[in-house]
Amino acid sequence: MQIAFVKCHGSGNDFPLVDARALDLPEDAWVRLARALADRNGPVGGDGLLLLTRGDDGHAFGMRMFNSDGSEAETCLNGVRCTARLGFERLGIADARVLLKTSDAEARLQPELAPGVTTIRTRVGPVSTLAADVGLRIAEAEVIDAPIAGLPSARAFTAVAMPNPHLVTFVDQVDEAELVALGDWCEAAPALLPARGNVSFVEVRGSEDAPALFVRTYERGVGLTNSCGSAMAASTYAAARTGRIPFDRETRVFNRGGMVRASATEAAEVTIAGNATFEWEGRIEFDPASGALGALEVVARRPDEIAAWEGMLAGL
Ligand SMILES: N[C@@H](CCC[C@H](N)C(=O)O)C(=O)O
Repeated sequence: MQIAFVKCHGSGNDFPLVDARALDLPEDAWVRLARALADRNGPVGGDGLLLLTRGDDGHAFGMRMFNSDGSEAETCLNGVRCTARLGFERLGIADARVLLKTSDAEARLQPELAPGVTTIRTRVGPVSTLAADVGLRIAEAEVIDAPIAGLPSARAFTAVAMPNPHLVTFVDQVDEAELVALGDWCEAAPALLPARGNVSFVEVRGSEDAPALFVRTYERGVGLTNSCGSAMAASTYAAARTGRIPFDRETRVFNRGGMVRASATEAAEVTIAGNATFEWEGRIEFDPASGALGALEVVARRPDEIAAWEGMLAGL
């Protein structure tokens, strides 16, 4: 079969995005498609696969997200922006509630972060800090800025379910080797965290008047990525909850791939505004039974969008 897709990114977190509203494939075929299309050594590559899916009475459309290892995540907030953009374009709308695996998100087209950079704001929540919701098998009900017994790190973490699981720690300076070692440990699905988790090291930057964070994330099912939207949202909530930034204050959240603007409320809702950049469109032959890909055909390129994003990065 032919699979048509858009190669997109949110803050450098990149994905093939498929309009799957009329595609009914067996579950294992989606896993095979994610592994094949997101394979960095394959013809497309990405941090995972996004599917625009059918909505229901309360949702104009939905999104499913598969990591590059084929595991399906509860959410992906960089991905929601890209998927919402495709949904908006296909349905001729500018805002929607987006149905996710176990929750939903509000998405709305926003004024551009920079000229030519399509920008979407998403709101999610309430997020949970219950250890059980994060998948931590510990006696404590919550982990807020505290060490986690059994984790091979003495750092203080805040555990947040977005609803996908996040462990956030605030550091003076991100040590990538330390982050990767801890992320790898979580990837082995230890008894402490059997469903694994996304791990973020976060630097608090900026000033009281203009708070900023820098977030570096080791993603479950992927590894180090340029950025992770749900991690930036979890980090913003964790920073506000632990008094590092104010609640309800827009905060610039930097990452390896760019920047979003985020804020968190005391009621545990988190808003993120960031880019949804479409770089090119392609189609590829896919065998659902074996997962084999055929030849790739690029059907459209979007150099203006790529240039607009690069222009914004240059100005950061
Ligand atoms: N990059 C995403 C999160 C993708 C899912 C994550 N790796 C998980 O398994 O929970 C984002 O932008 O939120």
